[in-house]
Amino acid sequence: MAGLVPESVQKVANVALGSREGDKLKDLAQNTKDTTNKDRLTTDYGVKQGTADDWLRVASHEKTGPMLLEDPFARERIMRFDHERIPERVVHARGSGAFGKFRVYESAADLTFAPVLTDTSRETPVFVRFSTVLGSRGSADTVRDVRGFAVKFYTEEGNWDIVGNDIPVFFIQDAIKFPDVIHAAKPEPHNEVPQAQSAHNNFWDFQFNHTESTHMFMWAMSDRAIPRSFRMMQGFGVNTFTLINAKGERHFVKFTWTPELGVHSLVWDEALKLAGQDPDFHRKDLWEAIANGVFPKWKFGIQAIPEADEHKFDFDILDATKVWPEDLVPTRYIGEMELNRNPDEFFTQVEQIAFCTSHVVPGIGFSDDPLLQGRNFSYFDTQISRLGINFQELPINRPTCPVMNFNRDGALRHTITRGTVNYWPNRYEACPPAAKEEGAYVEYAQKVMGIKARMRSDKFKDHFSQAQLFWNSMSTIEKRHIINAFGFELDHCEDPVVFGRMVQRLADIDLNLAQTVAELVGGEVPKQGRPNHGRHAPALSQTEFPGSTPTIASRRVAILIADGYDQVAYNAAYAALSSALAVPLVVGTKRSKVTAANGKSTQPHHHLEGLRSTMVDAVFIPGGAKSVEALTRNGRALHWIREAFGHLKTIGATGEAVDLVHRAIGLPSVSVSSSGDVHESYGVVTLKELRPERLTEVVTIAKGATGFMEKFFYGISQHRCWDRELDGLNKQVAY
Ligand code: HEM
Repeated sequence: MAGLVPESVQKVANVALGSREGDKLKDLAQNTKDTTNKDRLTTDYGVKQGTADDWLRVASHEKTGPMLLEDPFARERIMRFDHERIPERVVHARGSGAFGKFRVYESAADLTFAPVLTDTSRETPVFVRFSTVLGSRGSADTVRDVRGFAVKFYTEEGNWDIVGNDIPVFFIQDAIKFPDVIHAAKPEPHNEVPQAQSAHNNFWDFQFNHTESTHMFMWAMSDRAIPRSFRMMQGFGVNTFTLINAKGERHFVKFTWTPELGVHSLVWDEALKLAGQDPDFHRKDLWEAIANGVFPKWKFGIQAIPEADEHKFDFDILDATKVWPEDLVPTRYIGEMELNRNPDEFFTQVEQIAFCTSHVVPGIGFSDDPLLQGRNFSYFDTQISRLGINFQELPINRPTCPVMNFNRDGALRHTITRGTVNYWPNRYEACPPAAKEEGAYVEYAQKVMGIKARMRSDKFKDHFSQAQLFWNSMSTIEKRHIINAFGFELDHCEDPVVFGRMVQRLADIDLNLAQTVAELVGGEVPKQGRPNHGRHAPALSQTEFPGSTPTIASRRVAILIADGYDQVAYNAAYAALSSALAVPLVVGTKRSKVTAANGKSTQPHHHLEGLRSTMVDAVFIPGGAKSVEALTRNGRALHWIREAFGHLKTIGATGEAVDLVHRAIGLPSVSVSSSGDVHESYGVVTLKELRPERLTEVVTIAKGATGFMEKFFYGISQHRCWDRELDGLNKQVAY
């Protein structure tokens, strides 16, 4: 029925149905129903219901008497509702996801015989779930936290899951510590405070006492922990897996996803405000991009180390608190993933999907990474209590290849398997194990000798070298953000033991970092630090990943107007933004019609109170004397401009609006156009005298452009104007 199933979703689904990508959609279709106006309301046992409004009771027009428990319709509705909730995930409870496809463009046959990584003609359907780690299902999207990046590949050989994060290392080396790190990070036990935050005593108490977390907490304090969008994050498998090739050779590998749009983050003040103003910011962002057909894409990369080289590094390659620096082990990009279809129903798809690190297909294997081995146990185990023992039968989880075995029964089993035997071996030779030639998973014949002991290799004991490597590799801006993040986090620790010790710990990474943070948060200023090895690894900085080409596709750009706005400039901006696949959002002083100086009118998408500057990437203000006068007298409009400036966003203005922007920002070092020349100053792009013929709809986004739209769009494509922050201007404006 029109309106109930979004058209864009149907379109993509139809295209996909003829392809391998469509195999999973076809499979899901067996369990998918549409709600239409031809349907009639029934009970779960199929009997039509005549009313959904009144419980059966003893009643008359004069008197409402007691209701009757005998009403099966009412009982079913209430009891069914009473049991709607299932336990949320013990970690990564809040998330959102989408369908898509994966393809390798270069075979990795030298590393593996898994067709998903070698067959360049093959398209593999995927479902991806992004998540935060600490918060409950209803918590905000933009909190400071690690983001989950879990990919399920529905391959022809079975499901393969890469259950990764947007940060390449982890807090612990051995899975046995997982309950401790999560308990310490989640809300404290006595008062269940704070929600979805690492800024509290217990988190930082653990970080101090558990030095193997040092590298990871540096990443968690960096901009990686406040992404602008799920679409602008890298993904990392984190753990060390293995690939086995047709010759039987084994390599240790790490998997990486790198986004086409580049790696970009929010600024902290914006993230904080968004958590209240639009807690679903990331969820909506992913949905909106896919619905608008701007499909997010990631390149898929592998780092590989031959088995013989396992011990050639000064870190243990099985230690999940260490990266493999790219100068030692370069990433080879061999494939691409695109997300192109929003889910049909959140619960049955995003909530019920169950990822597990132990889901690997022939040609892919595990390593002795002590974190991975514990994860391989934990996911399956928790899914039994979250979803029930038959969770693999759920439509979103079941593979697209045949499944047959003698696992039976259990709550909510619904596959009906015919036959008189449910065991192997049986007299009919029914369902025998597969031979290797038939595609059986055969474990790599790994030689293992040793003593039973609760220990790890000595290289696991180095907890600081890579924390220093990370710090050394940050850009000036990223370092500032890390200092500010510690300033915020430790300020939320009331216990002086906690923040006092933590600033001492920072001296193990960098003395200057420790001293600056100590000044900020009030701890004793350390006098001596651990010597720094001085090494760098550029790929650790997200500034190394600006995106494949400058683009403003999917960027949200506000156009601020009031009655009397200049319609020529407005129209030109709107058209150019739309043709560049950005999302123009018209924001008026009111949401009812706003009339331009030439008498034409437009209906804004929002008004200034409803949509805040935090929810957009850039702002454009067209001229028009009356409109600009109204905006100048409107405190919220002035705040909008100042806040966008403070959050380092590109601001564009033409005609009379140039003076408004100049006045709102009020800094002598930010200059504006006073003629027919386009002027750019700290990401503020202005053109005082507008000649309409200079506004074109088709804009080339490139460095050094001279036109107004070109400069404005190029600024947006660069994400933020960092010079504003480097020169301290954002600190001089109240927002
Ligand atoms: C390398 C470090 C780790 C990474 C990258 C990671 C990543 C993830 C991700 C992305 C999810 C969410 C999956 C989804 O979207 O449904 C998740 C959930 C989970 N993780 Fe991890 N995790 C790590 C370490 C661990 C460890 C060490 C354990 C336990 C020993 C663990 C236990 C869990 C559990 C129990 C869930 C909930 C699963 C569910 O309810 O379906 N994780 N993890």
